[in-house]
Amino acid sequence: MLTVEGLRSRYGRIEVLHGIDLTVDSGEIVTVVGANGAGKTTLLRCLSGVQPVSAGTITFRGEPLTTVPAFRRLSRGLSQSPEGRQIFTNLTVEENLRLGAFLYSDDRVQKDMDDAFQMFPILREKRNLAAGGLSGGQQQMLAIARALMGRPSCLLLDEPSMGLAPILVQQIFDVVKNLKALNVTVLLVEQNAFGALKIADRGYVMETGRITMEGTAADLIADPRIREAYLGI
Ligand SMILES: Nc1ncnc2c1ncn2[C@@H]1O[C@H](COP(=O)(O)OP(=O)(O)OP(=O)(O)O)[C@@H](O)[C@H]1O
Repeated sequence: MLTVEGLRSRYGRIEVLHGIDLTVDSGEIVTVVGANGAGKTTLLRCLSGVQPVSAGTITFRGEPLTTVPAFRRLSRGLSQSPEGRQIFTNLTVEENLRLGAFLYSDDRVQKDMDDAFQMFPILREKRNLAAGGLSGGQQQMLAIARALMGRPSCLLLDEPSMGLAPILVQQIFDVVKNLKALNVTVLLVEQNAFGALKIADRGYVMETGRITMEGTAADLIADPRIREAYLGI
């Protein structure tokens, strides 16, 4: 579904992605794990089109995506839930969800919003409240629900567990795992390697702008190098 080949990206003169190769097949949950500053967010920003690519190609559902402008990528089926959630705190929960569905007609939005509320009942309860009043975990649910309102075939998730209490982290990972049932393919970027690998089918390890390991999630969890460097075991 998504193929990245030789992807390079830079901030000014400093290159931070040095030739990334990865694939995500339809229906998979694939995770990219790595330490703070490895380049995970930059990779997702290249995929959603808000960060320039200096070399390499991105192919999505068999078509070239590398030069497609960001605003057209959602209609191609690619949606991102950004790092730090980036919800609109002064708008209500419902208004935030509507913004995620700006491509679609009212009837469809209503149905998708009902689906979102079924998935996250707490958002229904708080639908008319300002999103800034939600807890961190609820804001993360809203960010994911908003991204789903665009009906993506592939969802890019940037560190959904960041800053959440451990019990909420597990809840969010469960939500991501359940996206499989909705036929949404997921590329999940995480510093929480163990949590991410536990729900993923496959994983990549990123270090200073390069993929240094890849494999099934089960193999990566079992690998002594990963256990020592990322799982603290
Ligand atoms: N706007 C920017 N301008 C210059 N350098 C940047 C910018 N954003 C990120 N970088 C640098 O690019 C490198 C990769 O950063 P990136 O945010 O992609 O890493 P990350 O793995 O997502 O880390 P984090 O977990 O903190 O989000 C880092 O060295 C970072 O300092």
